[in-house]
Amino acid sequence: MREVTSPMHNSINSDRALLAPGKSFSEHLPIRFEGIHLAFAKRAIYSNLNLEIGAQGITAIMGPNGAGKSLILRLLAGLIQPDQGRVLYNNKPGLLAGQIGFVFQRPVLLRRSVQDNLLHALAIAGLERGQRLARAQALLELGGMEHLSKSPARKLSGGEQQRLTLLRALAAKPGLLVLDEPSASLDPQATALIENIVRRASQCGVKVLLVTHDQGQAARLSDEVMFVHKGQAHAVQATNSFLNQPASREAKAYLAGELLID
Ligand SMILES: Nc1ncnc2c1ncn2[C@@H]1O[C@H](COP(=O)(O)OP(=O)(O)OP(=O)(O)O)[C@@H](O)[C@H]1O
Repeated sequence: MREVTSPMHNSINSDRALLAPGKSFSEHLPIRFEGIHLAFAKRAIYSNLNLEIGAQGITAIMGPNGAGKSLILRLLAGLIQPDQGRVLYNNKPGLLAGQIGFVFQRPVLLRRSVQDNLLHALAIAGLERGQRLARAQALLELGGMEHLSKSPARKLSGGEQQRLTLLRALAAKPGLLVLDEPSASLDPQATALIENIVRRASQCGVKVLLVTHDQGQAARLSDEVMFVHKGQAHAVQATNSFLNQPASREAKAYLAGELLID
């Protein structure tokens, strides 16, 4: 694919000022699930889920539809509670809400201008009123969206809405960025813009978890892959090795496009 050039400025120092977590996130690693059980209406989704994500960088989570990837993100962000078992960050339960930025598959934006969506997120994050506008503008510049600042957020294109959702998730300088198929319905250029921001956040020390079905995206962006199948998480594998020599028969079948029905 042609490299997409963008008007975004690329200075690593200004990226750090904008994106680096207040405190290093490595002190919260590893993220561990221990003996997670979760059922909906007596249907067990996980009957003993264990996993460990220990490294900084970008971890892709891959696996067939319905395997339980999104629910892993929800459990670790504390959006749902397991019936049994524990989610631990460096052996301690739970992270503070402000330490996690979440981007869902479909953008959820306020019925306000682009800039006001960011100002609102910054207010919730507790940033002093006098500092909010400059930070919102810096975030818009990061996303190449300055020219859209006064536009109604919900009238933006799908790609622009998703980019704004990502900028909003980064507004509070989270240590952990959790992305659930953030570019599932986007064209290659919109996808490249999203990936550029995610990569830069990661370079500034933000730990990234990314659910994706896109093998190209996993190859471009992630350092390692965790494969999830039938409510079980396989051990993480370096991305190159996962894509070329997957450790399990199931992962191999998934990558080959063979249907795995759960
Ligand atoms: N709130 C809920 N109530 C009932 N069942 C649910 C609920 N949330 C998820 N499930 C079920 O749990 C299973 C795992 O869902 P999850 O969204 O984690 O899958 P996934 O791996 O992310 O799939 P996809 O790739 O299709 O997004 C699915 O069978 C889904 O139907």
